[in-house]
Amino acid sequence: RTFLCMSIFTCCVFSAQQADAQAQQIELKHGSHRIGKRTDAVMQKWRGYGLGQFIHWGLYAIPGGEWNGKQYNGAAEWIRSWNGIPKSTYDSLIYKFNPVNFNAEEWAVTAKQMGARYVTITTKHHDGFCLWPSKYTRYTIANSPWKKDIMKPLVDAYDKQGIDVILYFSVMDWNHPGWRYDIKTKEDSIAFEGFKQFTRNQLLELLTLYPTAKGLWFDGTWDKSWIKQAAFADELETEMRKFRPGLIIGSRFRADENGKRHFDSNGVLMGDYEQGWERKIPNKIEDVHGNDWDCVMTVPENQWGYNKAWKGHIKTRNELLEMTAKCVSLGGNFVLNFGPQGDGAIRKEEKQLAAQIGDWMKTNSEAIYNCEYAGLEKQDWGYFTKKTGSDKLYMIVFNVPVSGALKVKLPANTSIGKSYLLAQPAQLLNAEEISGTEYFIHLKNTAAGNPFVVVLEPTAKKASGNTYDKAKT
Ligand SMILES: C[C@@H]1O/C(=N\OC(=O)Nc2ccccc2)[C@@H](O)[C@H](O)[C@@H]1O
Repeated sequence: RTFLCMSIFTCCVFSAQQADAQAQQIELKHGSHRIGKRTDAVMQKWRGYGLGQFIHWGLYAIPGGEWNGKQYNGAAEWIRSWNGIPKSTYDSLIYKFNPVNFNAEEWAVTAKQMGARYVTITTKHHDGFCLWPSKYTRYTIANSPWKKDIMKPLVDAYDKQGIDVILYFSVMDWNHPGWRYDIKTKEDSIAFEGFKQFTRNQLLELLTLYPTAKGLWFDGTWDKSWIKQAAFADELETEMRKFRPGLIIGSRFRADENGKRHFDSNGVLMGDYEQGWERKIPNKIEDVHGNDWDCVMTVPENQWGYNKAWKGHIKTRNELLEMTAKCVSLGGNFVLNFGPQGDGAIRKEEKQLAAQIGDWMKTNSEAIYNCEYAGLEKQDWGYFTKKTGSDKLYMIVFNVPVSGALKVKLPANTSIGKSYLLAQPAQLLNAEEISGTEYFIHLKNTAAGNPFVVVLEPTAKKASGNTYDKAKT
């Protein structure tokens, strides 16, 4: 009887909570479209990219974080906002943009060698300078000494390397007379209406000119002026998706009618994936709420555009590999930023990193590409990934224990069929069962100088039936 009362009580509590949660769901006209995790081919491919490249390039690469010998201590691509350089002086950098060492092929080959499978490229950053010959403003590459479209050769070069292109677009546009941080007056409202049409025109122009682009990466959408455009942005997102079926748009594009961004007022993800992981990585699977996501990361602490003085901590290859492994182990992708110089060349430190990462990926990319969260308890030695559509498990090892034994905890009905180093598949490793669900994978060589991958091929485990190991507490 007690059990029955308890279960009735539990059901009442549960349904009350459920009802309460339902009750808290508010009616939204411009919230998430709640399509859930996309299962179409374009998004499934995106989900499995693993590693990407970000490119921040534009007029800001000319000063490179410095003006008249003085260093700007913010992010180099924000130098126009610094009072150390007059706005008009910055804006006239358009007449100096002549990247004689720009070589789209070289950029794409560098990304290919790194093992990047997608690239996000700035078409227009906050300063409003367009790397394509937009017909909706004069502030474009067409009116620079370079004259020629930059985006077309880049899209073609990356497509040729089999690297999918995502177009970065900053809604905030410091150059456009209609841009406003907030809408306070009638004049603001009239000016911003013109700005909204300009934005729509440029986005449809980009989708028309570069039809192979798989997505749009929106930025500069945090100010009140844009947050107040829930209806317009919602309609524009729908229009772009209709214009380019399969287009990938993240959670940073629009706010709901209550001004909620990334997640609407009911806590539901906006767009196709979470775009909030900028220079930060989730720590546990609960942090990603079952959504698709990627992390975009700078090599220095916070420089996206080229900065002459790479100050502070510059991330090493092993740090970046560990970030990549951690992202994939939690079901996301890792996107590493490159900030090419004003002359169009990629700086040597970035070229070196791309080659070092690529060198590791050559042997180990099987543990990164088309892999997902393995659902296993995190261990100190590193990160688990699981091949999508298969039971194959990968252990990406960064910290070899002094015992040389890598602990693995599996579900009760699973044991280890075989385990081996990805780099030496013929050499089987000894998997010792230390309890019903725990194993030690014994490494033969514990003097690893580089991160490495152990492959686990799990098999079903017949239930042993005995309970000797169940502690009587
Ligand atoms: C990828 C980066 O994206 C940005 N900003 O991202 C943000 O998320 N900014 C932000 C975050 C929280 C509050 C306000 C702005 C840009 O400002 C930056 O230059 C770079 O392009």
